[in-house]
Amino acid sequence: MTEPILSIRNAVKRYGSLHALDHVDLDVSEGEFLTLLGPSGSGKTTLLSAIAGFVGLATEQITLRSADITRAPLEYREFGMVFQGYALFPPMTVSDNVAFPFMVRKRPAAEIAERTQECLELVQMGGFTDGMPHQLSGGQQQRVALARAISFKPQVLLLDEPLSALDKKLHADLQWEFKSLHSQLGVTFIYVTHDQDEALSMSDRIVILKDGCIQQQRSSGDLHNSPRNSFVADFLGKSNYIDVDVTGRNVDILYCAAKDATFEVQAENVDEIGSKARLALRSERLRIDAPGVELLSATVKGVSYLGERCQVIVEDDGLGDLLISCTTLQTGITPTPGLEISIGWDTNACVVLVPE
Ligand SMILES: Nc1ncnc2c1ncn2[C@@H]1O[C@H](COP(=O)(O)OP(=O)(O)OP(=O)(O)O)[C@@H](O)[C@H]1O
Repeated sequence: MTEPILSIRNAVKRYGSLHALDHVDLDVSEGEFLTLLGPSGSGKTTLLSAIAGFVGLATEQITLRSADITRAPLEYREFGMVFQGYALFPPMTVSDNVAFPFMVRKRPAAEIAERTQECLELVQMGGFTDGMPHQLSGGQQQRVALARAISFKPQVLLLDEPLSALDKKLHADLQWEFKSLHSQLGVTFIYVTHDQDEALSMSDRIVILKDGCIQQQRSSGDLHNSPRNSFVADFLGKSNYIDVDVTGRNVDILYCAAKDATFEVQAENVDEIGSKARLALRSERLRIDAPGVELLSATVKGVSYLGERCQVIVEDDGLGDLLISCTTLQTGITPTPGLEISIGWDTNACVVLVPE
């Protein structure tokens, strides 16, 4: 692995008896889009603030390109920042807001003017230079805040829920713009959100936090496909949990059984798993009326339609209730309560969980 641009070792933050951060280690690669994801109170903002230098930690070491910045003041760290509240300076024009980090650094006027215009154009706000913040929409204000954060070419950009105050459509548009700006600039992004879809769609890697502890960190696809424990599985989607007997193992495949169903599960550490295991079976990997891979027949208990998708609860004699999430067009049948259906799944639909 190449040398990380930023490393945090043993980050601890206590408020009284509460562990806001509990011995967190984190490495961030150069140019990476890294997201800190977790429920409210899991420690995301505390970790980002500790990186920024707003919050001091009890025991820790933070290095930036191998230089120890643990005790370095905020301004020395030179990180760009974008927060949820637009945080523009209200009495200043758009261009003065963007120029501000340059003015503080006492750069020549021509350089300030050129870079300000360049950054505003990058965020598609080139025509708004003389506007005042209060004349801008929330999305426009957030674009200007982003232009200001990148204006002095920071080594790392810290973003704390920058889109959460925006409506759904704007949120989706800006997600895309932030992501493409990240690719264009090649700057390292550390992004905080509690929104799973946002994290999955934008990030190279996601770090999942709970109660100040890292639960798992992997690329978006890997995390979704291989949640480590039931907290991660639940947080990233809807899963069915099944307690199974382990009946065999071969290289990286675990053979399991529960009642009249059998499961083949790919796992990295098959030798460390005992004779009992808990599996997560993703609701969107279950299929209704799946000829050829039919494994169970079950009775529909309830159905709810959510636009293109529908959620079906079926009852199986052996496994109990199972939730299936499928597209409404996927099956030739319309699931209705009381209907007997066959359900199936691919071998990669199951994940073996470790106890939390
Ligand atoms: N200044 C403070 N004094 C006391 N407790 C604090 C303080 N700041 C944060 N906490 C607590 O530390 C824990 C972590 O807070 P933090 O803001 O990092 O969580 P978060 O994951 O960012 O949550 P959210 O998504 O709600 O912003 C929470 O339980 C919070 O109440």
